[in-house]
Amino acid sequence: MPGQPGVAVSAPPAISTQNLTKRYGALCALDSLNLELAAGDVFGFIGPNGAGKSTTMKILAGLLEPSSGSAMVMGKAVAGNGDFVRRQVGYMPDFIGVYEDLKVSEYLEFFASAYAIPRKQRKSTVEQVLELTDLKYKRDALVDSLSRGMTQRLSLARVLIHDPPVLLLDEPASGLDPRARIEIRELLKELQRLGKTILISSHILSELGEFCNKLGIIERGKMIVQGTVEELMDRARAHPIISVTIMGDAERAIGVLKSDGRVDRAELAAPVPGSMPAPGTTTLSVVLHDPDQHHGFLAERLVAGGISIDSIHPEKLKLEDVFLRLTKGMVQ
Ligand SMILES: Nc1ncnc2c1ncn2[C@@H]1O[C@H](COP(=O)(O)OP(=O)(O)OP(=O)(O)O)[C@@H](O)[C@H]1O
Repeated sequence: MPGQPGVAVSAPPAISTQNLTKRYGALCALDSLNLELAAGDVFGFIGPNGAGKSTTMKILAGLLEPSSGSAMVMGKAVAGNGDFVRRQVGYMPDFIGVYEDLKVSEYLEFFASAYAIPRKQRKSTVEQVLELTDLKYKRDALVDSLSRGMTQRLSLARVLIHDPPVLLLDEPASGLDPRARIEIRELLKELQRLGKTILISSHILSELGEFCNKLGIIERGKMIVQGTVEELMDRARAHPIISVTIMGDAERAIGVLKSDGRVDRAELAAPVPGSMPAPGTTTLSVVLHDPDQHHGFLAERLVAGGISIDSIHPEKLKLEDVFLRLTKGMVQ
């Protein structure tokens, strides 16, 4: 029973959506999205342009009304609780807008006053977020004079002003050079350490895989796969790929492998960027029907078929491969 002494009451999810849908005329921008983030989760929301990521964030921030379904933040419905949601959520849109003749510190003080932070505390609050985002040395610079990387850090500083537990970050690393990307990533890790719940979008998986504990891919408004990083890895491990490098006739080798009932698939492997195959060799990708079957028999079959083997080994799973495999055939 909630509230009874000695009985643990589980906290509501920090973010949850049920069948969240947004239509623009005939276009379904978001199609029955179900999402759940516990406090402290960092959810990587991956999808190409136009997939529905910004739409989701705007609805969660209370800036857009869904066509149907519901969204909750920190246990309360977004609809009808605007003030509560604005205090719980820091929403960083993909563009900051134009602020002519405004210094970095003035910009942040403006937002501090908008969030009704008492005048006495404003300066120290602004100093704290400048420190956290490593922008102290830019406090007197004009907002319009900042580089893209600094602008993104300032955008993050702005959403941290009222210290919200939930952050919605729309492509914070887009348009940044590699160094600025690393700086943003470090900053996000710091926010994760501070216990923030973060929904962060990107169209690049490798940007998010490293520090998110949950990931989801959205395409044309539909979530195709989602889960914890471990769950997704486990699902992909259920169908391990064995990399077989042979010398000689690849088509014949594929024929030999496919003639064995234990082999589910045998095909030419996709080329690995940046690596050159040894001359005269071809690498094949092989999937077995039974994931627990040892791959040793493949060598026997190839040798019996007169095919020379260079190497046989199970592929190491990278997160990118996992997603490619899990979304194969589903993404058009
Ligand atoms: N106000 C609007 N009127 C009509 N269609 C819209 C509107 N806003 C968004 N859309 C459409 O809804 C779909 C989802 O857009 P959304 O901005 O959520 O995608 P996204 O995944 O954030 O893409 P991006 O990476 O480009 O920001 C797109 O097809 C977009 O064109």
